[in-house]
Amino acid sequence: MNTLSLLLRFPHYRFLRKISFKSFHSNFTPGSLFPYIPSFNSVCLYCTKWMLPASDLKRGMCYQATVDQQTQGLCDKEQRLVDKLYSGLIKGHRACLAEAITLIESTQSRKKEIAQVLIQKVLSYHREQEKLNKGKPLAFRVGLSGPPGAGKSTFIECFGKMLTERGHKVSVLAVDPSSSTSGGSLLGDKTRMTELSRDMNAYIRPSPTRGTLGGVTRTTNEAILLCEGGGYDIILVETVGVGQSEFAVADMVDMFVLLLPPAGGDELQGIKRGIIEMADLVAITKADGDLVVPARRIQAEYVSAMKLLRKRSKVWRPKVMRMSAKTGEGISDMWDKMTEFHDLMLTSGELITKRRKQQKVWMWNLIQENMLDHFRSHLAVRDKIPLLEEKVLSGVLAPGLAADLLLKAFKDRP
Ligand SMILES: Nc1nc2c(ncn2[C@@H]2O[C@H](COP(=O)(O)OP(=O)(O)OP(=O)(O)O)[C@@H](O)[C@H]2O)c(=O)[nH]1
Repeated sequence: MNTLSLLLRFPHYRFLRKISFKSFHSNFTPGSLFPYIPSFNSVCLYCTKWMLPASDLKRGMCYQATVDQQTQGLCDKEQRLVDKLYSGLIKGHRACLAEAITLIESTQSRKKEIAQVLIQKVLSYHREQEKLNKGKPLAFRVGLSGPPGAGKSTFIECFGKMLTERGHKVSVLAVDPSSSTSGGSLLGDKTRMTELSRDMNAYIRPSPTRGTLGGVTRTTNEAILLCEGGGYDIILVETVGVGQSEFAVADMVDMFVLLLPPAGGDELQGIKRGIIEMADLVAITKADGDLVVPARRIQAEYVSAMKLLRKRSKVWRPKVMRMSAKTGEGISDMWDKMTEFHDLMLTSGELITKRRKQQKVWMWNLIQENMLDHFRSHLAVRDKIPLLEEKVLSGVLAPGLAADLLLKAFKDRP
């Protein structure tokens, strides 16, 4: 494939090449090659995975050079840390997995760079393992969302235990967008899943965000990869169903499951219609005792409502089920449905296509987030923001004009 056809087939490649070229000619150290896209290495890393499947040579141009530069940029101590975490991780040592996730969550730029080297190694390992697995993904990624009190943690405790008893290794990543503002983690608190957190085949980890949705995407996506590298074959990503984080989670998993309590319309008001459309499976929780009747009613309502939704898959229609984590009823059936989904998606090829699309979404999310950071901190813009924001707030200046002024300042000064 020549360069022209590459550019036509993968227009983003051109953009990345530009950045790559510019960066190689900058005065930055290899470790900080990409001043305005600190996560470029991961962008490059993941995009090359889907972008250039047919050409190792072309892949090398962008990706290998970057990785080599990055690796060479590590001092001995940093290299030893990467080697220690990598070998511990793939041997399944939980302490190494925990330390590796802490590293990817770091906001320090040097640590972020070291983390990318580690992620790169883990990804290479993934590729090898997937090849050995005849191209089948190493793990089943499931997103779980629902309003506060829906019964998510009780379900995960019961469901996770059932899976570990069946020989699976389960990792629970709890995405909590509130953790960065409240200072504490609402989800992922181990006391919420006491038994599962003691299970040696389960790993529970809150995934604190960096205060942005991009933060959710980045750290959680990378944590998923690390957990898979650590041998966890079922990754449950839990998020509280209020806000935007569930959309981010739906974009990084193979299957998205919505847990809804058998409650009236008022209690479910916080649930956005959009998120119901994302669900591959809706589970009505707490279907036991007095709640069986309302659970049946809600189930019937959702069955009718979901018939009206646009079909997202050729092989799967979203299902609505009932279950009780208290009695355990319906939990095994849910897993059967989930594996049915996984098998159908895998054999039809939709799963692989979905994952590839997710990689692309992820890449652009990262670019957007980093570009915005760069914009906000740009010398020509930084000082103007408070004043222009104030003028927009007081109605003196139209938002469009304020945006134009800032963008002009940004573009005019290198
Ligand atoms: N009857 C019944 N109660 C349940 C069941 N599952 C959870 N509950 C109760 O529902 C309440 C909320 O359960 P959690 O599992 O903490 O719900 P959550 O969705 O994790 O809640 P947040 O942590 O606030 O997001 C608790 O009082 C549980 O005991 C169930 O299957 N049956």
